[in-house]
Amino acid sequence: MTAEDVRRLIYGQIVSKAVQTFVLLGLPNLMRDAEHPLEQLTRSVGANPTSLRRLLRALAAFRVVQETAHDTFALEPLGHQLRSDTPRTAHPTALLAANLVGQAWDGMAHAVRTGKPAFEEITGTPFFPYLSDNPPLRSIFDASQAAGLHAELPGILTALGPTPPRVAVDVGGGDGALLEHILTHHPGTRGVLLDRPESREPATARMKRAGLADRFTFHAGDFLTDDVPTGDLVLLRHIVHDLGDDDAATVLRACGRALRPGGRLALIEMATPETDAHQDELAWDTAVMDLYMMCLFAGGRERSTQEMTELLHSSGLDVANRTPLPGGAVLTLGRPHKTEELVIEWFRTYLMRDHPELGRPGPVCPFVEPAHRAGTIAIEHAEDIDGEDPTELRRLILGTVAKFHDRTWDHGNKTLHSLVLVLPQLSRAGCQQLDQTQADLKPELATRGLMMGQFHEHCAETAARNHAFPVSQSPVPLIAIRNMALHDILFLHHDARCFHAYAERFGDRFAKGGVADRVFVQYYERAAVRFRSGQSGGRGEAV
Ligand SMILES: C[S@@+](CC[C@H](N)C(=O)[O-])C[C@H]1O[C@@H](n2cnc3c(N)ncnc32)[C@H](O)[C@@H]1O
Repeated sequence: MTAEDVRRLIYGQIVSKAVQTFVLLGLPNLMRDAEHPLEQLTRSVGANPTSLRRLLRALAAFRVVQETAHDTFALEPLGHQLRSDTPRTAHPTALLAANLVGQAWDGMAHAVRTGKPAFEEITGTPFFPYLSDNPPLRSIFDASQAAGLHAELPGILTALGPTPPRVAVDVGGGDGALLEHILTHHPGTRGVLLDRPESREPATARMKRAGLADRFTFHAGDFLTDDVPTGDLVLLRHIVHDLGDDDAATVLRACGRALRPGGRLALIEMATPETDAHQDELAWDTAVMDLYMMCLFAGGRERSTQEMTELLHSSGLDVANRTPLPGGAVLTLGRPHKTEELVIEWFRTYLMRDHPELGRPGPVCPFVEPAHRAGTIAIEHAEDIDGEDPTELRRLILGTVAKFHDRTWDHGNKTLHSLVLVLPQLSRAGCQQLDQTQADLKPELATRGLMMGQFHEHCAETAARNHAFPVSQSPVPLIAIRNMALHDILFLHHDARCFHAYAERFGDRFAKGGVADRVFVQYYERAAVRFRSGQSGGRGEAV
């Protein structure tokens, strides 16, 4: 390898600009068929004849066109791929490169220095919101995505297998190119597309043109905050590489929850080489895409198979199988972990461990490890409840409380008894309802000597000693019921009924000076002053 080889890499930008200019001038479409004299091309595009000759001769050197006779040019096979009317056309890709996307690549040094996307530095706006204010650029982007799909499509359909899904949900499905093919391939399948509102019109128009409108629903929403509509096949194509790990896990979890029993997630992304295999042709393609993402999206990046498996795993999904697709992408079929395994893993990796933001040393929940060892954590599931009906949710919780009460526990230490109810299908609204129901039931349960905690992905409850740390977030929604313990003053000191229930059980110990923890004593004494009349009242009712 010589300095000339590396100069070639540097001058790659000039090659790219030549191809972009060729497309910007409209020449690939103009030269669709036959050969064209320079003079005629010059007139059609309004160019300087000498400069156009130099461009076309350069493109001949790059094998995009051919000079068939002196000053007569025709497209080579590469040039035909730049026409806008070929199915796998690179025409929109060239237009994006010639537009703001290419400008963002120019800002790579900013991205590398700051870790922030150059696109936002240039426009002041993230990529997709920017496109929503620029419909022509959005159309070019959609066309580029649809063209890229063509090579992958046969492999995607094979990997998904012959069984038609009843409902296929394409999350971030853009203008519906992939879903159109799935619905055409499976005439009994219904399709739902979740994307930003501006995708409604192009996706609906596409489905109408294809005669699929009656089996298609567009769902305008934000996949980072909204529930994903339920289905038995959930598709995510080139979404996760736009996102950092936290956002990617949020979307993947939402997709996992959206799967009907037996359903599958199909994730289509590039796979970067694991460690040292950086030299093959696919490594080149994935490296280019990775830098593309770095310049455009906060946190966006290509991931290796191992990284993708870990991401899926931490989002509650197992890999069922993988199929390589042309161009370096891989289709990964995922299915939800068994929820019980997921919950136990969360116990092990979170609740039983120390956490730097907890505000105190020791595991997040000191009871879980001894209770797990003693075998006193019972886990039950309510599979079919979305949690949105408050009456149903309340009834379910009170039924679980009754089970906790009536259960025969093998172990004598009551503090370790706990009943966990896993609610895998709880929607986002259901999670909010769970927060409310927990707050409503808390005094009543405290009076019965019981504590109930709710945990879910969006839970805003904070740690007792660090109000900036949302301590009760779990990968799957659940509630835990246990007997009241000494430390529960931390959770029961600001409500009169709760405090009195607590004082009834533990007041003597405080009175006799038998509580060593200064924080417990402080909370107890303050609440005792505040609620000392002994009258029960609402939250915060001081005497
Ligand atoms: C890279 S494109 C992929 C489109 C399509 N899946 C494909 O394979 O061509 C990402 C898509 O996600 C959509 N998107 C980005 N952020 C979104 C969000 N927060 N909520 C919903 N859709 C979003 C964009 O509008 C765009 O259609």
